[in-house]
Amino acid sequence: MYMISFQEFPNVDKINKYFSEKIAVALSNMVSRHGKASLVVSGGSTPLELFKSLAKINIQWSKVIITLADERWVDPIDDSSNEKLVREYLLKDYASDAEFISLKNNCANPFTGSLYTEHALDAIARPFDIVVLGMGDDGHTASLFPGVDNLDTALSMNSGRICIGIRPITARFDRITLTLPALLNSRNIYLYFTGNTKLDIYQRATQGTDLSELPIRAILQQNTTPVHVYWTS
Ligand SMILES: O=C1O[C@H](COP(=O)(O)O)[C@@H](O)[C@H](O)[C@H]1O
Repeated sequence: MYMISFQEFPNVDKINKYFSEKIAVALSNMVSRHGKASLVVSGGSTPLELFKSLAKINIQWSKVIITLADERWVDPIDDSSNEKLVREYLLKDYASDAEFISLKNNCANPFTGSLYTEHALDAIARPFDIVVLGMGDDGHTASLFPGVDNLDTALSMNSGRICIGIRPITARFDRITLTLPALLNSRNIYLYFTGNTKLDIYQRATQGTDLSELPIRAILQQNTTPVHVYWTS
């Protein structure tokens, strides 16, 4: 049986308030228990207001370490950079005290760059405390994109890889993404998306078995890590 819970909200403001408070409480609890906490976030447009709300909550952010589930292989000051969004929306206000680990480095491409990023990510204890994922209209999550030639490696539970380079067919930019085993090595995964188009994709993804068609299936159809889905139309 899969470990999915689905919660519908009246609007995005309600999700952002509820979700930011939930993340803050979970991080605070982990800091009280272990002296530190980790948060893995996604980029794209959906979580920006969530980031703003979260950054305004006063917890011990200096004990929190943040990274991304995926990144476009662009300069971190490029408007398409997920890191840029995190710096502009999340590492602000109280959350400016948090430590951030970048997925991007100076390598020419994410295929070699990912080997160095894996070392950078050693700074974060496992399991991650919280992973926040989004979902694209093509059924990708993080940068696990449909139809890419190395998707099998990205989804393999035995590859030994934490992150790898991806060249999407359905989107711009080479990417770096956390692999499936890295994402699942989390106490809780939250999947946040909005709108009826994505709801249809989500519903299709809870059935069927083709991971290459809808890679989000790999997150939904597993029984090791709880997945909490937050949605509003
Ligand atoms: O390209 C990406 O897309 C997904 C979904 O983004 P959204 O704009 O539709 O919310 C995102 O989760 C991922 O981190 C990002 O790199």
